[in-house]
Amino acid sequence: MTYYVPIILDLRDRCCVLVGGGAVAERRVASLLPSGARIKVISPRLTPWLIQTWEQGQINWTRRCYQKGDLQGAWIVYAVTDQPEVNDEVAAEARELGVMVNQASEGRLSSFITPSSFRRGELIVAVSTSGAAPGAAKQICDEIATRFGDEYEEYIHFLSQARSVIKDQVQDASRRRRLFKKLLEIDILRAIQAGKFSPPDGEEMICWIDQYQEG
Ligand SMILES: C[C@@]1(CC(=O)O)C2=NC(=C\c3[nH]c(c(CCC(=O)O)c3CC(=O)O)Cc3[nH]c(c(CC(=O)O)c3CCC(=O)O)/C=C3\N/C(=C\2)[C@@H](CCC(=O)O)[C@]3(C)CC(=O)O)/[C@H]1CCC(=O)O
Ligand SMILES: NC(=O)c1ccc[n+]([C@@H]2O[C@H](COP(=O)([O-])OP(=O)(O)OC[C@H]3O[C@@H](n4cnc5c(N)ncnc54)[C@H](O)[C@@H]3O)[C@@H](O)[C@H]2O)c1
Repeated sequence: MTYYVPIILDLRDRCCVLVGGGAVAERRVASLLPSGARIKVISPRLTPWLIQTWEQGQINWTRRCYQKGDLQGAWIVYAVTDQPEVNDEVAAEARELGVMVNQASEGRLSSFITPSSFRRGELIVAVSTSGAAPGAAKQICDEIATRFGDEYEEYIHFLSQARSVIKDQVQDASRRRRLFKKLLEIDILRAIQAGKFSPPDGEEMICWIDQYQEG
């Protein structure tokens, strides 16, 4: 059994190459687009949505089958054709180049896998079964999504802003830690859910820090 390690990537301006333009490629491109990655698809055919995305200039399309050498300049590669032997060749080239590669079909050459995931603003929840049962990863992720509703977007955004104020105002490490911990104890979620939350302004935040930094 492979022991996978979870990470979250920043792909801004990175060159992402997808080989294959079907249903799985479509899912990958949909999740890559908002990241600011430079997306290049190599495939003789694309789904209608991918064609539309290409026509809008959001992706680059090489309209033919994969050829060795296509991965030059790639930072990350997705081998997502319906031909396992082509996916193997793509993964082998990526490995030679030292580039991370994901294989949609079963493959020992894959260096990472794509989890099931959902977002609430800056919150990302990702679930993986290490490739053991992708359908179950989706089920579990859907179940968690019902527990963490839209209110988490505003909640996490508030925490992020409050942390910035604390980092600006409090230099002492143990005071900071106490404040970060205290922040998580306030019941802001209920107020957000009830539509009664108004984020504290800078002055209110500083009063709050004064009140809690001594413990
Ligand atoms: C999570 C998700 C993310 C995504 O793709 O976006 C994802 N698969 C999803 C769904 C899904 N995939 C499959 C079914 C049918 C039911 C079933 O088989 O269980 C369903 C269910 C459905 O479609 O509802 C079939 C399937 N998948 C793979 C194979 C090949 C093999 O097993 O060898 C086959 C058999 C093909 C065949 O032979 O027929 C392989 C992979 N699928 C992965 C990810 C990676 C492992 C993730 C993990 O385990 O953590 C990995 C290794 C490849 C990779 O890294 O890309 C996405 C949910 C999207 C969402 O959340 O909306
Ligand atoms: N990760 C997942 O969620 C998941 C789910 C189902 C299936 N799969 C696996 O992923 C593979 C792809 O699934 P799909 O539903 O996207 O298939 P699909 O049939 O919708 O798309 C395959 C794409 O590959 C292209 N292609 C074929 N040969 C090529 C080549 N030599 N060079 C470049 N492009 C080529 C085709 O033109 C097509 O665009 C499946 O074979 C299966 O093994 C993965």
